[in-house]
Amino acid sequence: MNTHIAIYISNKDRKQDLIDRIQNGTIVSGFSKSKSALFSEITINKLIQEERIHGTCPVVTPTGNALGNSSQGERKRALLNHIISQNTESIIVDNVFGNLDIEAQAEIARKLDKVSNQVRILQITKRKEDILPFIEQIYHFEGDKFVEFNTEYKAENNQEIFVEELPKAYRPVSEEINPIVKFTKVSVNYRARHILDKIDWEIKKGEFWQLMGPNGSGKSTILSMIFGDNPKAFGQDIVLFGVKKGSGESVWEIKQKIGYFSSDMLRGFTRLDSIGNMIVSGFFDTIGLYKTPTNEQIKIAQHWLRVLDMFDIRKQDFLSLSKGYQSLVLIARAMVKHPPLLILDEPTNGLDDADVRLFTQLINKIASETETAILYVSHRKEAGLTPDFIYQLTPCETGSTGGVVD
Ligand SMILES: Nc1ncnc2c1ncn2[C@@H]1O[C@H](COP(=O)(O)OP(=O)(O)OP(=O)(O)O)[C@@H](O)[C@H]1O
Repeated sequence: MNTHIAIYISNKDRKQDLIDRIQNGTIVSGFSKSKSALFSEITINKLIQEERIHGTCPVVTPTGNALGNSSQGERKRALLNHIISQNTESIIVDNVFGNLDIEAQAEIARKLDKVSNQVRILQITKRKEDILPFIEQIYHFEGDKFVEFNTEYKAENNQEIFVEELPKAYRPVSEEINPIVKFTKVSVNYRARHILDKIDWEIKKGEFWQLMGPNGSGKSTILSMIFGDNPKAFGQDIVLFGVKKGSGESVWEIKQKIGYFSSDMLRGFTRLDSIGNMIVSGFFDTIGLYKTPTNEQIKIAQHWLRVLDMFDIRKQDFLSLSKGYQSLVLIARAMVKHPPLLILDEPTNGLDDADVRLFTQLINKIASETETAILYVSHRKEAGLTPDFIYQLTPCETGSTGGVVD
């Protein structure tokens, strides 16, 4: 059988083009659309769209939930099981561990290892640490050239990148806003399934928290009770920004106090806008600039542009940036109004190694130089990221319990 290979790419390489070229056979042979399956978030998103239109989906999740109502991990597990049951000749595996907890990573790696005896695997990855152990050859692009890659090749670069101090608070975060988030004995069920069991958790002004927990443990459910309008929050003892949830504040008023970034947002921006406008639009919570910003708002946005070293390219099209730089701009956009809370939902999913280093440095800097509390949700413990506390969800029959870990 032909060898299993990995292609190590950066955010500058266009992944969809690469997949098309692989399936056309112009880079390697044996992975045409008819012979291979694509294990990727791209496939999952297409299936969810079809499920919404037709009401059915060939991929069955372990809980029996629709794919669209399943957690990220449940979706990936279900897709891999489906692909394996189809007996294809080869599998293209893209961003294999994105959104997966350690247990699910090990399970997926084990399954791929097993099928690699019969099926040829081509892995596409932006993270060196994700390269599957059975991969025999690794390639990458040097310009247009497709060449073998030496994993020892690049020295890690840990130098300080963002040297300019962050702008001072646009509006200082008042003391009355404490606690930023407080859950007291919050429990959630979906029909007969217990998801969260008596969660007690408090986030205070300026604290930097990472929320961790295995796939399906309820992380997104917690976020949706803070940031979204999950009806499960109704009647629960939840305090947001010093005010009991449900006592008059609208979802819109709550969202005003939150800066939000998720790697999923990178797919949502399609309209052309400049980098500068993208940042300043954060004052108005709009995509695109419809209001005239004040001089103070322009100055703050310009300060952020200098922090990111993008002042000279501020008129350039936002979509022309790599995903990693787009993420940095969207963090600045979320931060211009200096919100009391910044939520980062699986923020590094899909970023390459170099961009993750940039990203973690910026988040650490925000944590140390501002009064904004940070809630960082991720399975990964990113090297170099320095949260003050980790809140861990642990699944049980009666729903996930939570606690602070050392
Ligand atoms: N609207 C819904 N209806 C039924 N079940 C749901 C719904 N939303 C979430 N669930 C279930 O609740 C559980 C927790 O889901 P949630 O998305 O909060 O987990 P998570 O920790 O964020 O997982 P992941 O890391 O995989 O994204 C999952 O088993 C999911 O299938």
